[in-house]
Amino acid sequence: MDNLSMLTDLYELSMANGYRQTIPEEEGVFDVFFRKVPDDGSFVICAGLQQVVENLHDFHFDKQDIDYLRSLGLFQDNFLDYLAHFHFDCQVSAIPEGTPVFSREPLLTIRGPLLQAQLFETLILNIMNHQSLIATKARRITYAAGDRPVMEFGARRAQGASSAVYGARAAVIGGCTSTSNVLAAQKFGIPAAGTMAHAWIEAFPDELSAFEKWAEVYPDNAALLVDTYDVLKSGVPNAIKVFKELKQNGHQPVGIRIDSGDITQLARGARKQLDDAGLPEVKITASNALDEHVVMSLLNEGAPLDNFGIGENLITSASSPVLSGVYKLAAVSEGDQLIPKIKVSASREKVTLPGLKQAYRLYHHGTKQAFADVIALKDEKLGDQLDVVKANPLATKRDQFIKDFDAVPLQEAVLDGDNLKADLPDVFAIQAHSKKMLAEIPSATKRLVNPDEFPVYVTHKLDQMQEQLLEKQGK
Ligand SMILES: Nc1ncnc2c1ncn2[C@@H]1O[C@H](COP(=O)(O)OP(=O)(O)OP(=O)(O)O)[C@@H](O)[C@H]1O
Ligand SMILES: O=P(O)(O)OC[C@H]1O[C@H](OP(=O)(O)OP(=O)(O)O)[C@H](O)[C@@H]1O
Ligand SMILES: O=C(O)c1cccnc1
Repeated sequence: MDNLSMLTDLYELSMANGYRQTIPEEEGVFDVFFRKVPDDGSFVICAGLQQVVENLHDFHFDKQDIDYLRSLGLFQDNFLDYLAHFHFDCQVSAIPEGTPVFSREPLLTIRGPLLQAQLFETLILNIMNHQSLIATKARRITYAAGDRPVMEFGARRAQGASSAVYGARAAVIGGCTSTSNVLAAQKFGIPAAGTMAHAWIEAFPDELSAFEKWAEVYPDNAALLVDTYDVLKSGVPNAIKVFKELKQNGHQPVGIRIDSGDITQLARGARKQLDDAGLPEVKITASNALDEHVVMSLLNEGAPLDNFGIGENLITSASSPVLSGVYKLAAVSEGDQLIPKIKVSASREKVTLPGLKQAYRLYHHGTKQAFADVIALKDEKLGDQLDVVKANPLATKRDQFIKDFDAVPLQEAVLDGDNLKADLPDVFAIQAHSKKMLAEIPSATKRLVNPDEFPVYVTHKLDQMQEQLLEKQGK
């Protein structure tokens, strides 16, 4: 990735320069969290941590950056000098990528010199909001697809190159098995996959010779696009001729792809022809503006599909294209002490959670069945029994008493200055972690339509701290 240190909103630099002139020694704690889940889902799959870490680790300003910033005429020399000799001095802890996470939970917490931590807001949110959005969409789509592989096909429709590449990474975190995007495949060790476009078929005098030529070049990778002219009258019959020939020559035909029309009816007809021709092993791939709802609908109709290729609706999260994760100040230092802070808001929902915190997943004692999360102050001991309050201030019956649970902390230390404190697993290890964590939350939470809410609580201590700070502000 290019050096993205300049990818920031001007006000971050303005504030950082201001801190340098006024409270240069102050430390701050910021949390990343979101309030609303895309597509009315009940959770987000968090993603992007690796790129956050890489960028923070390599945070620096080149001479041309400093010259440009100087040219704005806004910043004092001592601040520009600070940036020119920037040394990352913060501590970062975060919830591992792939974890299903819920509204208000601190996905990432950064603690360090206020003027540094402030500077990272835009970049951290840019990375985490994008990748978490696409991983969340991919989870919905792969959930609908069940155990059928989903290939990510979106590079041509992604909003720019970086969204295509990092979107493909996020798609795998959310459960996709491969990508057609060669750069993403190379960069992240994702299997590169693909078939052919209609152009190949049109380039030859007829469909049969197009298929034959493909099979000559790729005898062991013949996945044929059968909908250029007529799926059932020409595409599939021609594919069958070529597959039979391939088999006679000792090769294994791969499959067909249907990219238009009523996919269920066409797949049924194609499956029958393939089976009747003694080719039950030939797989059927569907594509064409698919999303989780179309996939679900096709499978509910009993469409005999083996896998899916999905582009635009996945790579842009078209039905819900924004994850509004935020980066909020939770505490500042005063000498050796951390002073908790809140953002007061007219909307009770938007009042932030103060202090240095940890989120825990609560499991029924001795099981792997998670039933709630609780956000606590970091130095709080949870004990065997918990008096908690719903994190959503608008919830009715907010108080709850919880016992017989095992609590597992969600955030782990990731960076301490130059030191990397956690493993940064590859995308498929992240995908495996995600599947494991998904298996632990209730199925009603995972359905696509009107999912059950997974309860998120805050401890009484944290709730009281928030109340006291609100009172202090006269609220
Ligand atoms: N059986 C089905 N049930 C629900 N949706 C389907 C079914 N078959 C296809 N679809 C979806 O319906 C939409 C049809 O889109 P559209 O009308 O643009 O396709 P098309 O005209 O068949 O294809 P093209 O324009 O690419 O030739 C696509 O999103 C497709 O995935
Ligand atoms: O529909 P998506 O989920 O984005 O999947 C990728 C699409 O990209 C290709 O289409 P192409 O670019 O040739 O355009 P088309 O929509 O006209 O087929 C392919 O044939 C799929 O239809
Ligand atoms: O390989 C494919 O079939 C493919 C790749 C990108 C977009 N549509 C299809």
